[in-house]
Amino acid sequence: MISLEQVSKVYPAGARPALDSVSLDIDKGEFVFLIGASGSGKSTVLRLLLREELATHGRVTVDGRNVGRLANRKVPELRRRIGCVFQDFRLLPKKNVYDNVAFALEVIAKSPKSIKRTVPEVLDLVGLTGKAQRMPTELSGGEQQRVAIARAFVNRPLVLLADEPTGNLDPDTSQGIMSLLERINRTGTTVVMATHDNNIVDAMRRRVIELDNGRIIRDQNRGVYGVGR
Ligand SMILES: Nc1ncnc2c1ncn2[C@@H]1O[C@H](COP(=O)(O)OP(=O)(O)OP(=O)(O)O)[C@@H](O)[C@H]1O
Repeated sequence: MISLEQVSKVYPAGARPALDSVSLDIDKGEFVFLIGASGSGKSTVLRLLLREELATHGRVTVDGRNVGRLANRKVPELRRRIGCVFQDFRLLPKKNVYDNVAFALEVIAKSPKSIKRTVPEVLDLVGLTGKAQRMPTELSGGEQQRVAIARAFVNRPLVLLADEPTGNLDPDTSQGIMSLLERINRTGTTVVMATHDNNIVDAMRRRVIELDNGRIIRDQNRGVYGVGR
């Protein structure tokens, strides 16, 4: 589903590589934590998968497509297959919950009929039944993240990338968000989550890929946050 083959990334302003010959394979349906200290390269991996950045060396493949070689006009198609969730939710502040989610379908020209059917279904799935008319400011942080997940998932992406999705949430709320991501993963969606949250990683016991200064120093099934620390 996802593969990086000897991928290096040097940012124009960067002295040392943000990623240094990184190779990894992630199968369809896996749930993977990307961990590592601040600046170790986690977000860079996610940005390469979305083609927000191009690798300096090596090959990045998503769903059989060589992301670096993709024609510009094919990039929206790639991004449609990848849902994204961030620490700061990134909702549209002037749209209500329903419209935030509907917007993701409008931009890919889904019919009004299918939008009307699909949005309530996905709001139910994420536990926001009855909150469709609320504005983002009228929601808790956890609820805002649920909207963001609904928006990322409504188009049934193959992959969900989550960059510190619990970074702004308290432990209980984070737990709820993780249960939701697990549920989405059980539908067959591959989930890749960058995180600093050791409690979550330790509780979930999923695959853990640890980066240090742009290199993979650990890739462990059913891993924990800090082995031997
Ligand atoms: N646009 C950029 N230009 C120059 N250097 C960058 C850029 N983006 C990231 N870097 C550098 O690349 C390295 C990896 O950054 P990256 O954001 O991938 O780390 P991270 O592990 O996601 O960190 P964090 O946990 O703080 O989000 C860091 O040294 C960072 O300073």
